[in-house]
Amino acid sequence: MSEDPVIDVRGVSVTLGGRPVLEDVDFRVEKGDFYAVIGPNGGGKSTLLKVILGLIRPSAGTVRVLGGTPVERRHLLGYVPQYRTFDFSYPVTVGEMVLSGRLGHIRNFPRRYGQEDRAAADRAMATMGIGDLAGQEIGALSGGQQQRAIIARALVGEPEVLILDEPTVYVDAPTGDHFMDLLVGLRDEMTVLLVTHDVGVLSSRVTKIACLNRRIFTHDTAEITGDMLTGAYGCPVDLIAHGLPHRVLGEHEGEERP
Ligand SMILES: Nc1ncnc2c1ncn2[C@@H]1O[C@H](COP(=O)(O)OP(=O)(O)OP(=O)(O)O)[C@@H](O)[C@H]1O
Repeated sequence: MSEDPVIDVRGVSVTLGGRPVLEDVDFRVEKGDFYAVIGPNGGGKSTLLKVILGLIRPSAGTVRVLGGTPVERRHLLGYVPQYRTFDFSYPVTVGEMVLSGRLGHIRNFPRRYGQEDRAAADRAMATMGIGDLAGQEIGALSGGQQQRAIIARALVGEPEVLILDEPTVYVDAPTGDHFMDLLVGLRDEMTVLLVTHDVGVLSSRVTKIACLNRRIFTHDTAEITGDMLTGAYGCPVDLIAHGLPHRVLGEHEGEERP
């Protein structure tokens, strides 16, 4: 018998500010998947992640994560929010920021980090290649280094599922490629779900891709089909692999390209 899905979203609809943002979304992630959700701006990608994390409650449908509700299973999820949501002006070191990802695991009060927590932080920083930056203030790092620290902070809780919102958005193409390779390296230990605009970094790495634009278009393979893209983007989209630009939006009817 096959295992239950790690993430099981059924018939989910979400309305925000009086507007439908997700409509009747069915979406399943299996153990060991490296699953990417792509789609246009405002298509509901971040909202879907927040529903899976239990941060937004759907108006219809059900969400199961690792056999429980999202809130029951949140301690088993590592979440990397969009880079722009972080405030790097706080005077903390990279090591302290990464270590703070262990707080949810500490049961004793007052909360104090133990040896195990510090060892987990060292491992997470080593995985993301920032072990040598542990003592530096987070605000003094480059955007790419900060992004690595954010991911290390999500890894430090040793999650079963790692959920990332646009992990490559502020990094250059070679760094984005390198990030994706790092994430692929995590697949033996955890299931990975990410949303991205950066279609170019995906194709050879992910196991499955879905397109989301209020409704979801899935194919259960790593293939991006024309139907998925046309369905999600509402217009033809051409992909240019192995080069720049990664994605070119086709012309809408009656519209001319500048
Ligand atoms: N708290 C909120 N209140 C009202 N509307 C919201 C709220 N959060 C998101 N929305 C709206 O829901 C829609 C989907 O937003 P969401 O952030 O999920 O899209 P996205 O696909 O992640 O977009 P992007 O690629 O631009 O990050 C947008 O139209 C957004 O304005």
